[in-house]
Amino acid sequence: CDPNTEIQGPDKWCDNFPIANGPRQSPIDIVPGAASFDAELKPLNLKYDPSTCLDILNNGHSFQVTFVDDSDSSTLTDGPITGTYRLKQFHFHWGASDDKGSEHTVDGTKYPAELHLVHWNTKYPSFGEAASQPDGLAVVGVFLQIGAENAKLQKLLEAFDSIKAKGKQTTFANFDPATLLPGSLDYWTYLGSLTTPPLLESVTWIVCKEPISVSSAQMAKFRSLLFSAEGETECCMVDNYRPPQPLKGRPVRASFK
Ligand SMILES: O=S(=O)(O)/C=C/c1cc(Br)ccc1O
Ligand SMILES: [Zn+2]
Repeated sequence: CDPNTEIQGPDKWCDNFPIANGPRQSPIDIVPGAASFDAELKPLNLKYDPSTCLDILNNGHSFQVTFVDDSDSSTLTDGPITGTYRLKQFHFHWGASDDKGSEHTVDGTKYPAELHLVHWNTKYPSFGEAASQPDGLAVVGVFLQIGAENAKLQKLLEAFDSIKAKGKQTTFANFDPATLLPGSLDYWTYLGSLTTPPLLESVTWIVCKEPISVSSAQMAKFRSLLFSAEGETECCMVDNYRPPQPLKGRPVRASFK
């Protein structure tokens, strides 16, 4: 079951979402040599409250952990943004094999997976409202590279049996997403979009330079999830990444030298 034929793959999104060919689409290939160090960029200030963790869901194109976002309990401030952005959810993108899977690439290098922590600007009343504004969202991206088993991922992987099929959801409490962040929060930043339909051009992307580790065995667990719902022909959830999109003249800034 090839998801790029069975379901609307990235090449066909422009049919229903013409913004797919817009001026600030994501992901992109990050070329460190072409990024400009900006001394005015502040360090990221991520303050997450594990008690705001709500549930884990297979939404048919990834699995996501959703957070209570009715107060400033889990927030992103500073970095390239102004104001306060609230954590809404995090999810991952990965490949069918360890040689691909990330959405952003670095000098053309693909990582086996990429974590996205999705935040929305509290100057707007809700995620939905924010998602339609040019400064509405801020997504922190973290690359995963094959190495030692990452114990911080285990709690997520243990929940997979309960969310194997599309639409399955289960309670998921007291998870601290800060445990998934790399030691260094050096980052690249640029203006882009959601990487899945509706591809809205409302995201300030913040991509960490340092990856976190994941073992090959743990990646195999990611690939045991299904795009398909119960009762449908089983279709493994793999290659749920959009390839890099044209930069179209956008500057990419680095928070580090
Ligand atoms: O892969 S991302 O660009 O982080 C997509 C994020 C995203 C988050 C929500 Br919440 C809803 C739709 C979306 O497409
Ligand atoms: Zn994503």
